[in-house]
Amino acid sequence: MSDLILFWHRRDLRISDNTGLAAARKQTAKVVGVFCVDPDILQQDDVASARVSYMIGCLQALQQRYLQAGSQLLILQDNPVTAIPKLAEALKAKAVFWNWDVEPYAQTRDKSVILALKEKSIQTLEKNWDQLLHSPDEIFSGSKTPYTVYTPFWKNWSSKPKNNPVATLENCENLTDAEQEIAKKTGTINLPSAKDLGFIWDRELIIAPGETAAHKKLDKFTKFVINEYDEQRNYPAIEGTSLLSPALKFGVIGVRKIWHKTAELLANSNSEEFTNNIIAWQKELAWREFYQHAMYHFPELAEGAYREVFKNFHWRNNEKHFQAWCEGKTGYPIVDAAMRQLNETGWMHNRCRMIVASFLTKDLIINPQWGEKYFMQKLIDGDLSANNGGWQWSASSGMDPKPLRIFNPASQAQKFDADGEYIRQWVRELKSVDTEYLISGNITPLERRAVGYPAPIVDHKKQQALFKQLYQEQKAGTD
Ligand SMILES: Cc1cc2nc3c(=O)[nH]c(=O)nc-3n(C[C@H](O)[C@H](O)[C@H](O)COP(=O)(O)OP(=O)(O)OC[C@H]3O[C@@H](n4cnc5c(N)ncnc54)[C@H](O)[C@@H]3O)c2cc1C
Repeated sequence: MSDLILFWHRRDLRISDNTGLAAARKQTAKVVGVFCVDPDILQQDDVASARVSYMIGCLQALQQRYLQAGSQLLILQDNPVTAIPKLAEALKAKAVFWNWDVEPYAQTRDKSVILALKEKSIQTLEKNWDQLLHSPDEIFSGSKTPYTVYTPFWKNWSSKPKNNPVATLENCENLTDAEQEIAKKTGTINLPSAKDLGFIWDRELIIAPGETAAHKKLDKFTKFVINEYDEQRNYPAIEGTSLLSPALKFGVIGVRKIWHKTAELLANSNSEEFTNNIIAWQKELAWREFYQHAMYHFPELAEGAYREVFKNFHWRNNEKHFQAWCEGKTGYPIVDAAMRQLNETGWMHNRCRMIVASFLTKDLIINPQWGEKYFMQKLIDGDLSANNGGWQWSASSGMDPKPLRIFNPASQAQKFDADGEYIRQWVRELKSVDTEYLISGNITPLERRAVGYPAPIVDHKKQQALFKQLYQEQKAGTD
């Protein structure tokens, strides 16, 4: 055995504030990173080109960070269950460390990797949580069960002391030349491009890849945008949110670092309004953790509805309607603007995610799993727990005490895009339509034809009534 510890990166593509990596560095200077491009994940039919492109950019940046720290990031492209133990054994590593993940696929995979490493007498760092401020084994209700409702979760979670950021990796010792040769023979490769992996994204990403860019975004957000966060976060035409979701998804920035920043701002706040803005943002970070805890304790969420009434719901599942929704051609301007933003940029504003998800499930009466998958196929920040949580919330099928929540697209647009700026940005053919008609969706057939914009594919009022009727029938059958 050598003194080497391999650190396996997965959704923690950074060397600062990385708890597992810092734990490895405490034990030895010889810490070398490894990332395994997993064909089983990339061959799924829910992988977004924007997400792969962002991830590869983050890996490039991570390679640079390792070089600065005196070490390197190795790349494998294989099944990690066999490839990671094989590499560790060939390099005579004393341990492989990594940070734990809540997703069912990751949990199963990691258990197999632990077994394989144990057989080779290579140590691991079990259950080290890095992407969460509190582990799912730490936050329980008074009855010692996992929370299924957000508000009491928030009260408990926010009252607990949070850890500080941990030290950045530095002053490492790299592999020897002989070890480099062994690594190559054991399957390490140059980092492939997104294109090499079959994913093409040639547009600008909403956030540049890498740790430095993520820290810049955090700085910009906490210096300027947070001042009006609670008010502005609902308006899709404004950059009123942090845009940090891709960085949080891939762990390009540490959550402790982010929390620490908000705590610092709170401590220095001298207005109630500013304090409220910071707390409003902290509450969003808590939603992220709530959904991850939920996925960990109730992995069946990934398979479908949580509430009984939605388990065998009579979804209409009209394929043509689904296609129109995907393409942003439903005839409802705010829905279409949002879907086109998603298709063009790989990102969609949170308010619009709620509007289009409500529209798909309550107006088109289509199974939320269809929408959930489409989001994963497009989103740069696509994340199983947050996406599933958002869809179950919007479909009313998840852990939510509110029985039904139906958004009216017109009133949503009137409230959150009152001057039609967001709609005009994405539904370009409607550019010169009068604002009142644009946001209410009451565009005359003549005008629609003139600009080539479709008539509404369903009637909101009728569909709302139909959905409620289906829900009542289903509820009577399950009560
Ligand atoms: C149907 C639907 C699907 C969604 N899918 C995803 C997804 O795949 N990945 C994803 O990261 N978020 C998802 N969200 C949550 C939310 O829309 C995004 O996190 C948010 O828009 C990201 O923008 P931001 O970073 O500027 O957020 P900010 O407002 O700046 O919030 C800060 C961070 O908090 C977290 N966060 C905020 N809101 C939520 C939320 N409702 N649930 C969970 N975490 C939240 C994110 O990590 C975000 O970066 C979804 C929401 C809905 C309604």
